[in-house]
Amino acid sequence: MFALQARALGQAPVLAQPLLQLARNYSGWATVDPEKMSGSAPASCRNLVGGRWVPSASSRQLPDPMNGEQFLGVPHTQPDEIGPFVQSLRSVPKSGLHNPLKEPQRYLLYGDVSFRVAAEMRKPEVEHLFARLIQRVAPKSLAQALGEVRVTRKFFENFGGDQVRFLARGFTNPGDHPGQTSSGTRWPYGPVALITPFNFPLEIPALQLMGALYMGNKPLLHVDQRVSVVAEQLLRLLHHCGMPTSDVDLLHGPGATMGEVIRAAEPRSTLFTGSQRVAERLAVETHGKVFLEDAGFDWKILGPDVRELDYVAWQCDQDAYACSGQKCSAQSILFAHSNWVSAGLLDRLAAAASRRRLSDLTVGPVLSWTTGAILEHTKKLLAIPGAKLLFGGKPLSGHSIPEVYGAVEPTAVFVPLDQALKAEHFPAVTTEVFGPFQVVTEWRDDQLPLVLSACERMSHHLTAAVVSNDISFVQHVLAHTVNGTTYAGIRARTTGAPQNHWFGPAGDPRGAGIGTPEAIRLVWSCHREIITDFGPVPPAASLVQS
Ligand SMILES: NC(=O)c1ccc[n+]([C@@H]2O[C@H](COP(=O)([O-])OP(=O)(O)OC[C@H]3O[C@@H](n4cnc5c(N)ncnc54)[C@H](O)[C@@H]3O)[C@@H](O)[C@H]2O)c1
Repeated sequence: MFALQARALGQAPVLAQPLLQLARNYSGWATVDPEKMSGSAPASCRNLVGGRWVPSASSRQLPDPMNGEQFLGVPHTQPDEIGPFVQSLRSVPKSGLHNPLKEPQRYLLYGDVSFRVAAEMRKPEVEHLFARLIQRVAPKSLAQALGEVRVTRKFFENFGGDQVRFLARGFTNPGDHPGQTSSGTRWPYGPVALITPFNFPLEIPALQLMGALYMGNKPLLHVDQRVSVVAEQLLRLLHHCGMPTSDVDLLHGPGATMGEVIRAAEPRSTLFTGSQRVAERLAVETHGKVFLEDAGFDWKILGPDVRELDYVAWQCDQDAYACSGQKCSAQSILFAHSNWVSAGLLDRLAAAASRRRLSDLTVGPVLSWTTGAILEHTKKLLAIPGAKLLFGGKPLSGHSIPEVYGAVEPTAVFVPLDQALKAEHFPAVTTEVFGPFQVVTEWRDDQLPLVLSACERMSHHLTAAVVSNDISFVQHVLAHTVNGTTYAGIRARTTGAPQNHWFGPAGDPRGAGIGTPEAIRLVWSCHREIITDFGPVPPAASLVQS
């Protein structure tokens, strides 16, 4: 924590001795040291294609999100350099690298690789490496960064041993006559693409990448250039743990270059996690061969039954502002029943938000919205009749976060429900601000239909929370809404994408999932029915034409 405080103040990091020792012992596979990356000693990355680590013609020097120093050089791969990536994908058969009938031993190989990766990640120095590397490129509190590493480790633990083989489990049905059987199998797509954003630099690439590999595909991985150093270290760890080096390609660089590879190589399927804008573009460019995890405008409804006030206020603060609101599952709008408002929920929420500090990264840089853009959006919402600033609405002070990134206090704008629903206000009220920002509104007993109509009119349905222990209320809300990951009960939250439950949107046939066996099977394999019919054949005299 001491090191974090020093960095937040723009000083050279000073480490407590035990952490220093941990950070120097990365078993030989890591090529960056998150404690040392700095303007005077920048880290660097390489592309991976056809089993070889290679540079690109030019590199992009990225600013440290905490102080603007150019601390990381990343291949700035251009469209005229994509040939090897295209060729690598094109060389993969549609039947994949393995399938239930081809090289089934590779299912076991990946069970073994997963077991070893999990064991490595359990080592304190490896956990520390990934947590600190995440913090350096996508600043978040140590607890949040460690949480990301631990979810990833547990995912690998879940798929050790025979669990990869079991992912490809099929079924059989008896046929119509002797010798005939039909069997449903999970088949790979073969060459696939995987594109992930900046906010979970380890967890999202790791969980989706492994799903792709487990099911027999060869993925080309592209992660947002600002954080792709983390995925590169993951791949180096996977190689160390026995993954064949040619099983995955990694393309660092601008998203547009990845778009060019997809156009030229035509992967059989693409999993995209990121903004709605790029998602819709890829859907058109791939002729629909995509699975999408895109924008999250996530709602929480506080029901009429007030209880556990402190806990619910704490959870509201966590959901809206942890990771500086840069979770796709972050609480974007809070529908608070007036009983909660009368009980003082909003004051407690304000008090919790006010305890967030840059020094421990409980609030920090915003990577995809500038300060100006967030404050402009705040102003726009405050112009709605009856709207008011509950707290925040100011830039962070006393920092050296570069201007390309945002730095604002945790912010909440209250908008009256009837105004929020008006056609002229609804699009602005339901715009996803990927930062420490939320809209709050209040509803009375007779206004539940209005709340549900707001949920119905939203365009994306990722996460949601129904905070109530009133079973009738909860069932009514659940029955009339669709969000893919919905928490219900007094402890309901909007955030939480662990390895033990499905996470993904609903209400869109392109919607993907992440993490669980069901998500992996859905996204990374298709159904193939094989009907075996070996005879005996009936006598010729019995054959009738029809
Ligand atoms: N639904 C989910 O599970 C989930 C998870 C995390 C983030 N998100 C969403 O991601 C968004 C935040 O990320 P962002 O705004 O940085 O996303 P973004 O769409 O700008 O970038 C995401 C990825 O797409 C790549 N990319 C950009 N243009 C491309 C192109 N033309 N072709 C191919 N790839 C391209 C980028 O390099 C990056 O790797 C938010 O909307 C958030 O809700 C969703």
